Amino acid sequence: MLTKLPIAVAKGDGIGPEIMNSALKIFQAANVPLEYRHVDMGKSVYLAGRSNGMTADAQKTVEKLGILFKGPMETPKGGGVKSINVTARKVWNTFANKRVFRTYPGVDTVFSKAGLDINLTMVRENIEDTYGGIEHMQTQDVAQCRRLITRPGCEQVHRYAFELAKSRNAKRLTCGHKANIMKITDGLFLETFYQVAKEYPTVKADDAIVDDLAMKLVSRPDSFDIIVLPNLQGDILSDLCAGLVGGLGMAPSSNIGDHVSIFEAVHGTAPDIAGKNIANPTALLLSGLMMLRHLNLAEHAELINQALVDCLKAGERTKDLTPHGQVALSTTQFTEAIIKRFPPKLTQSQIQVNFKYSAPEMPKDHIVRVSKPQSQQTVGVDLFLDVGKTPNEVAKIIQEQIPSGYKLTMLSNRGTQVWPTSSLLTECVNHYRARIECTDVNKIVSEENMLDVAKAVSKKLRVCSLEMLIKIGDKKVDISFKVNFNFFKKMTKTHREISITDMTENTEPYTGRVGHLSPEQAETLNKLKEELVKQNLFDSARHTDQFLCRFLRARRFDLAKALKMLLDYEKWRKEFQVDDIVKTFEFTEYDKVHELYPRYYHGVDKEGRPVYIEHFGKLNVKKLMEVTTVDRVIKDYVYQYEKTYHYVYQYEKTYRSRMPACSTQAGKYIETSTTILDLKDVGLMQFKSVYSFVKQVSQISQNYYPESLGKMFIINAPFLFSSVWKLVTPMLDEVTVHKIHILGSDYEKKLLEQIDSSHLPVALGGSCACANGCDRSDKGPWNNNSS
Ligand SMILES: NC(=O)C1=CN([C@@H]2O[C@H](COP(=O)(O)OP(=O)(O)OC[C@H]3O[C@@H](n4cnc5c(N)ncnc54)[C@H](OP(=O)(O)O)[C@@H]3O)[C@@H](O)[C@H]2O)C=CC1
Ligand SMILES: O=C(O)CCC(=O)C(=O)O
Repeated sequence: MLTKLPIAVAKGDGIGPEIMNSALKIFQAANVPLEYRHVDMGKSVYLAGRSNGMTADAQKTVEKLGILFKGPMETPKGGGVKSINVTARKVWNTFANKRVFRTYPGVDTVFSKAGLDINLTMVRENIEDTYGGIEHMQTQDVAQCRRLITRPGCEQVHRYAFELAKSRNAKRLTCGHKANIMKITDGLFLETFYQVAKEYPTVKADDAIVDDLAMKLVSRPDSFDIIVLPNLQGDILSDLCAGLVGGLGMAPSSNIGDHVSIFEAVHGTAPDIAGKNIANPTALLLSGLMMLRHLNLAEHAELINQALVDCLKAGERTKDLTPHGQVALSTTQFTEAIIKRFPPKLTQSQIQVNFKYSAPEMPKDHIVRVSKPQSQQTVGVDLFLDVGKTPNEVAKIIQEQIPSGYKLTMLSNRGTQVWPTSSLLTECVNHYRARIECTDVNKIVSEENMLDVAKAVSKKLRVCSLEMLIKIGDKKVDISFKVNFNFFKKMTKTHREISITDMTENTEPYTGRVGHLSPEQAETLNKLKEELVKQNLFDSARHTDQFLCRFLRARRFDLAKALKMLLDYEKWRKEFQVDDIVKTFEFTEYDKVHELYPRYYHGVDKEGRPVYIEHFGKLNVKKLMEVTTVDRVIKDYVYQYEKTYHYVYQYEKTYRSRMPACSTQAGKYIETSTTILDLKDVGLMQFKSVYSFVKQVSQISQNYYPESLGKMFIINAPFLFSSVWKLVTPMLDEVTVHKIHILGSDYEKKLLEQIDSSHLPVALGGSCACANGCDRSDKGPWNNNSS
């Protein structure tokens, strides 16, 4: 029978030896049945030439024993060797880093003073992310860090977090992430979280964007229980959480793996206080207690913890926890104070020991984790180029170089698209990404083909690196890779530009928008897509997530209703031959119609939305019907809507769709417009016919282009109209009501709050006077005449 369990101990650098001596002294005094095998790791080892910071003996011992009690180790900033701490976690695959932040009595914080107890656990993914340290200089001016997030890595850490939540009946398990920005990497982290969640129906799982999470942790720390985070975000937020409970001296951690586990404080070597005998050993001691519980020595752990609590309660504490002007204990005095408070049970070895631990068996070879294989297809290549020319110059060179059958589809610089559409305000550096795809999207190409493309380009430009563009999944599903694939378990495009379809318009309330979907909404979106696929109606070019979310929002995410609305739309689209309208419709009577019923897009508002204006003053429906028909007016409406909203329809090369052009200019996703309806000179007699005509025509937007209104200003509204409106508003939902502003003849100030004077026609109180009239200029970023 084992009487003492051997574990590896590395004292570390800086304050490491002082606090480790303290912890071991406490363990010794408590008769903890462990035997310590000291191993050489840390600064002295890498200074002696072993770049991984551990001797071969140290590695062997840790791998044999499976448990490392570790002090902090120093890592040089900037150049020099890699972090020994991080290397140890990665080498031994300790994939989950559990960090515990608790209020301790006698440790004053703003929260404890307010009577708020904190008990938070963070599970930090521990071996991936930017901590891979895969960094390169790409050009003389551009450094790059590759951030790898893997499905097996995510699954491992999430499963650990869910097991933890289940075992202690946690009130909540929250996944922190930045999947709104890092859609593929953090997107995978989040997607895997909800996949694993399905195996744990009793655990309440939710997620939060990490910046919002940081704010909430500071303002409502008691509302969280367990939080799982990617590596870097977990590193940063765990120091924040340490701050909530008294500082880094109070924050312990365990790095859990299948074979090796490492127990260490969250903090580092604290060089400013090293060698002064003032460091707080609590964080390391608490990490040691986590280790004891891990080894089934829970009774020892609880009794030592009780002695620690008694000390802190009595005001016996180190300098970091001592209020200014009061006497603090040194590290060694604090150690003695804890030991003095031990109950006889601990000092007299009266605790029954029943280890449930056996050292791990070494695997025979490396374990390789790969999820279920899926078909994979090369569809293009992203070339990263070291070139300090303008986007147009770069595009020209590439186009001259690439072989036939391939096309340059996009250039970006620092992740912002700069060709074919761009803003001149986007500054560039000498590092372009050129996306090259097959002209025939259905053609299957090989990686060799793509290397040939790279070779051809490299004759004129230095290629610093390249990424193959691949489509993963069932090849038979006919979806071009421009679709946002996040939803599709079957299909993932591994490299994707953060393009217009990825951005979320942030001028609106976020809810129900891509990047801000609740788990339930995301699931409804997936189901809607699955329904479309099932019915063979899914059109990857048109059915983007943003597009579908508009229908879902219009029906409050009621799947059945949104699907019906969408199917009605598809049916109408076919019957009304929308595709043909976009290609061939000519509004030959435009001039005459425009005289009677001017409506036009003109400029953008301060939030980047296109501004749409209609004047009803001259509208005489009878006269209008002499020069056109309702059907043709509707066709023109549809033509304009398509040009405005549907990004993929770029039939006329010189004319870009309005919303993408506005999005590019605004640098954020724009999907709604600001509408001005001018009722000037609309008499009461005329009102009824105008109203019923407009109602008829506007059915199109309500039914088929839902959620496209950002704001509406009804100006020059007669008194009676305002009164009617007051009666109508209680029947409309709150969001719609807030979008509509009814203004009388003194509307100018309000309009100018929303639209810059230079984008508002003189006739409406602005300063814009386009050469051939603002109502005919179609001024806007879509026409490159938005100045
Ligand atoms: N796992 C590990 O081994 C880690 C190693 N490091 C490494 O440690 C080195 C120093 O990193 P640094 O950024 O300064 O962060 P540290 O965590 O070492 O220290 C930050 C500050 O926190 C306070 N502090 C930390 N621990 C204690 C303690 N036990 N008792 C009292 N006060 C404490 C000190 O503040 P004050 O100014 O109030 O004295 C210290 O200056 C670096 O080389 C870094 O790479 C960093 C993090 C983790
Ligand atoms: O290893 C280091 O030097 C710092 C590591 C660190 O801050 C961490 O990831 O906990």
